[in-house]
Amino acid sequence: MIAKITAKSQVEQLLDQHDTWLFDCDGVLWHGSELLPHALETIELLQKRGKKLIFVTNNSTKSRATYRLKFAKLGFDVSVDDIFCSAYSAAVYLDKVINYPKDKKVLVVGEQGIEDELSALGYSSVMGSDPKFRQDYSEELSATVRRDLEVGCVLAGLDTHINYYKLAYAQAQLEDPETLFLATNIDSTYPSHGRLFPGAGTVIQAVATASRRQPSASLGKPSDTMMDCIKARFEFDPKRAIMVGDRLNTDMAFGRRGGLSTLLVLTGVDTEAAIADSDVKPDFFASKLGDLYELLD
Ligand SMILES: O=C(O)[C@H](O)[C@H](O)COP(=O)(O)O
Ligand SMILES: [Mg+2]
Repeated sequence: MIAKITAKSQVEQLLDQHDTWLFDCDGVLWHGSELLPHALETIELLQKRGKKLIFVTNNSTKSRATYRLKFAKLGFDVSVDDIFCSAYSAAVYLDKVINYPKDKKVLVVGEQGIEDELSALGYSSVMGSDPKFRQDYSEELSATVRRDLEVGCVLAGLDTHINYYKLAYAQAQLEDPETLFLATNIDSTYPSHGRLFPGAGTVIQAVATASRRQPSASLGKPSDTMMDCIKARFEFDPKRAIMVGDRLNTDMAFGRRGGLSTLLVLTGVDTEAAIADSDVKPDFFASKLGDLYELLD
């Protein structure tokens, strides 16, 4: 039976039963740069209660270091070591899981976050946030689309500056079946300003359609790579840990696969009605994260 959190006693029980709290970000803590109601107060309350908080976002547009600045700007006291993003888990996958050679480049369909996390592990990337690729397509430009022999991998994620030239360039790299095609995450939509926008999955499927190839791996939630990154840094008992998120097929699936409890909040992508149709059911759900703070008040 999935319990909706509506009473103080339920919140106290969640606090008693869980020492480690993993939080998704977009749609749970904020929409873009707008804090969700009492999200900050809830995080501060858990910190005061001595809970271990870990932040796990599929958003690959920022590095962990840049995310820490966003957290600080919004009033959160969070260490960069407690932040995990899909750009980081993708860089770790290249470095530690497949030992991608450092003398090969990565073509990035995405933003600065991916470039920064790749560079931190010694990889050089092309395209990404390079202004040279942020221009209107033209016949002259089409002549520059070519296979870059130094590129051995296309890594795609959320790119709010996507355009035809970038898609054509990524497609050209993927003509070689030896070139790896990886995704930072699968999220089809991105919650911002109270509505849904196209997410990383939308961008990635545009590249997939053009290249007639699907990514061989997606490195954000619910992938094991992301959980392995966290467990490599923190020892915690999954039975006394809980994953709080807004998306059933990433956050709740991630928590379930990791053996954690799961709490779905309805301030992002998924609704209460979506739970009934979902293969992955949360253990708990709440209208918003801030309910935990408000119910204890
Ligand atoms: O499109 C995306 O990349 C995602 O919707 C978005 O960034 C998810 O971030 P999260 O909810 O995992 O913080
Ligand atoms: Mg989210």
